[in-house]
Amino acid sequence: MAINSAAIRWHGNSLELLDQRLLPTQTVWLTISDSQQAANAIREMVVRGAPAIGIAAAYGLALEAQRLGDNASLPALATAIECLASSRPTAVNLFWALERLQRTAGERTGSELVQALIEDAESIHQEDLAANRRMGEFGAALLSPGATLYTHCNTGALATGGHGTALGIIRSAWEAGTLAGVYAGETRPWLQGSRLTSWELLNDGIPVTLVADSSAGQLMAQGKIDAVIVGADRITANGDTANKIGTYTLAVLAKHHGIPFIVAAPLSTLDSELPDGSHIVIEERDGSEIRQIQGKPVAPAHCPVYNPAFDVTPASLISAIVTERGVIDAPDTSKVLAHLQASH
Ligand SMILES: CSC[C@H]1O[C@H](OP(=O)(O)O)[C@H](O)[C@@H]1O
Repeated sequence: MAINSAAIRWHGNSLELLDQRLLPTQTVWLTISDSQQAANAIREMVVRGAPAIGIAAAYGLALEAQRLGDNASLPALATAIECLASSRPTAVNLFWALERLQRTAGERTGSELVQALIEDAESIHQEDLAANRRMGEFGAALLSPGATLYTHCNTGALATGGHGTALGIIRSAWEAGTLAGVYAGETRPWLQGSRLTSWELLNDGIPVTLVADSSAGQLMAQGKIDAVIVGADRITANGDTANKIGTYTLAVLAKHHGIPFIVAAPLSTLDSELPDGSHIVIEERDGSEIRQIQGKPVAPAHCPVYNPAFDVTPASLISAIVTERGVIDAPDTSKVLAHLQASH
């Protein structure tokens, strides 16, 4: 079946990904034909956002099985699985999707395996959109009428199977008439906030004000922010949360100012295998992302750079974790396992 979302177009047996590196000034769709191309698209952030990465990886593996045809089998897909798994290390959704498709594959081979993987990838895509809509309702109910929110990075339709996680709550609150507006942090160095979130919210007619990341503290001190709402790339068993670099800073500022700090993520982002955030592998990306802005050098070419793409926020700084199952409220935000088990 064909499934279209903001960043991912599946045509039943072929895949297109919106090149998010070029937004908002250019809309270019790339055709992805196999697992190697899917892995490259994830690594180079053509497609990004934890849930979208998982969906793209699932389609990438299904396409590889389709390419193998009668020779398709789980052993024959081992290299493709490793190639996809090595594309980016932090978003657990990538590994969750690959593990789910491997379970689906089982002993199937040939056309039976191809069809099973395609159908499972399609289900992952559709389930994510449904999860985001449920998350949106749960999260919007946490907000006071007329709330002004601060958000970081991009957690919208571009980062998921549609609607979004934190941005999905923002969309649901706007639809419910309870949202006054949003401050969006630009999110250096990759500028997901200024390039993607502002674009999504303006397209939806949702009041958004773009700010430099360094403005967040002053906005909170001025009493302009009613809640901070962010996404996640991996939430460990105790509620520690990996998200875009700068998230931890926002959590500390929110705590200092007594402002609710809300994390929104589907169950596919919960990692019951890791006991706490100290075990999360934090991706470090090329220094050119810091030394340049949109490819234009701004720092000396030989300047050393430290460029972690994520940081970890301890559960103690999180007011609520919102999933499609419901809300884990502080001080129980460490009770992720119980939440996961309740959802089965
Ligand atoms: C719902 S997206 C979750 C998460 O993914 C983003 O990272 P990236 O743009 O590097 O893939 C960001 O951390 C979002 O909060």
